[in-house]
Amino acid sequence: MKIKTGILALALTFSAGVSAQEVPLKYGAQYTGKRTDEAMNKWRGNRFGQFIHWGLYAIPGGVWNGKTYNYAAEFLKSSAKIPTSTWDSLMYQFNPVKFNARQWAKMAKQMGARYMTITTKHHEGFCLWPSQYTDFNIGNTPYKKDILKELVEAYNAEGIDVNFYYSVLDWHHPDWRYDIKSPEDSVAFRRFLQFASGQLRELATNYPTVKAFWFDGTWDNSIKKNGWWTLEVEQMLKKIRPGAVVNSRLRADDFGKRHIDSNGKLMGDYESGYERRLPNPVKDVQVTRWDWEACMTVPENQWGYHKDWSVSHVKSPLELLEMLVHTTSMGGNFLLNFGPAGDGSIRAEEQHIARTIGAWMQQNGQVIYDCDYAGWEKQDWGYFTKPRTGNIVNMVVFNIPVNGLLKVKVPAGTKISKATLAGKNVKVEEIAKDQFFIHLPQQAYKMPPVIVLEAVGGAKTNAQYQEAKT
Ligand SMILES: C[C@@H]1O/C(=N\OC(=O)Nc2ccccc2)[C@@H](O)[C@H](O)[C@@H]1O
Repeated sequence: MKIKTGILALALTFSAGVSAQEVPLKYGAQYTGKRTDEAMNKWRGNRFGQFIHWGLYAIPGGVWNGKTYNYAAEFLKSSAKIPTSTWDSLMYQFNPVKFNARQWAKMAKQMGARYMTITTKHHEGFCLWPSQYTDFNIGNTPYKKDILKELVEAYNAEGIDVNFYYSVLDWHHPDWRYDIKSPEDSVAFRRFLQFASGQLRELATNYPTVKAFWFDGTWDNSIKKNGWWTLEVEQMLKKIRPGAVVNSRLRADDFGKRHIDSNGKLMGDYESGYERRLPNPVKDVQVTRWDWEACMTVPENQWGYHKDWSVSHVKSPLELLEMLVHTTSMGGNFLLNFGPAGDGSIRAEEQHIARTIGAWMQQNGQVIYDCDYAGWEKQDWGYFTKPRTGNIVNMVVFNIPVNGLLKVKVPAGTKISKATLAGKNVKVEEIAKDQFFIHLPQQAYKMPPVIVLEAVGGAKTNAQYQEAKT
């Protein structure tokens, strides 16, 4: 009832032609604009993260009773219509003998990841930590040890921040409801929300170095009808862990609106809707006004380990590197997914990606870390990024023009005083008002070259360039 009334009120407001008054909200956005505290600045400056999807689904890896299911491997339970009791018994097989948290962390460090987001619990409900709120956890597997603790310690030891993915949707828990259609549903789901709050409290308390919470599994009506809980959780986590960063995907407002509240304001600390897709560098420039993160799979749609990657396109290291640069150029974070096998090994394709991207990041990480949207017009050859301070603008070139001339359109009155590639000057040619050619040395480029521009804004423009009077 409440939701319908709210939407009706909103519709009437707009239909009456009056200016759209803000709808009073209790559970909407708690602030507007980008957070500028140290914790958020660190989250933002990290720019490049490793997503890890690891759970019981990694054991069958998309194959059940000899049949391969091409849908996302972490959804095999539903794809293969496996009864919960059968699926849950996978817990007694979970013994990742090849798991080595320090090796994973070293690989992520070598790749250039500054943060890692781990699925503490995915939709299946299995917990990688010894939760006191359910027996369906790592402590009751042959492995026994607290995998989450091992990962947090190993990644932190490499200087990598650790963030927790948490699926509210929980196929294992008897009180989970997709919708609230009866008083019994309400009672059960209230118990479920207390369970989830308890798990989140223990995650925030028992792993004190956690920096952010990545919520998922919040798209069903049951959550939309409990927007109050989503705000309560965000506030609880930030009380236990001051500075914690929470994604928009957790949040629903008084009327069930998600990510963006009924007044058009972003909820949570950053927008997390870019999943396996990126904003368009021309049409979607508005995303530069808020913090956001894109998460990306290597195959077309596999987050958990799948035994057969031949069924869809597997992105190359260069494709993924371009996505990282594209994301940074629009002021976003890029979270690249790894799906370790059930035995704890990392597949060869993912190791190759880590090595290849890492080699480039070793030389060029300064155009990603602590960099942001430059505010310059997108050009065909690639992307601009800009460090937080100074008069530098970076050019990361993915499309080498036949004539070797990189066109740069600059904000009115800007002058390019110097351009260097790997520390060596390259020619800057002013070709029209606020337009330059940067001469790219002609050679075969196996990886994207980076040109660093020193730009001086507001200089007197060259009088001979007059706009045509058409
Ligand atoms: C990061 C991904 O997040 C998911 N889903 O994200 C969604 O936003 N799903 C969605 C999107 C639109 C409508 C309904 C669900 C999960 O189901 C998936 O296994 C993975 O963990």
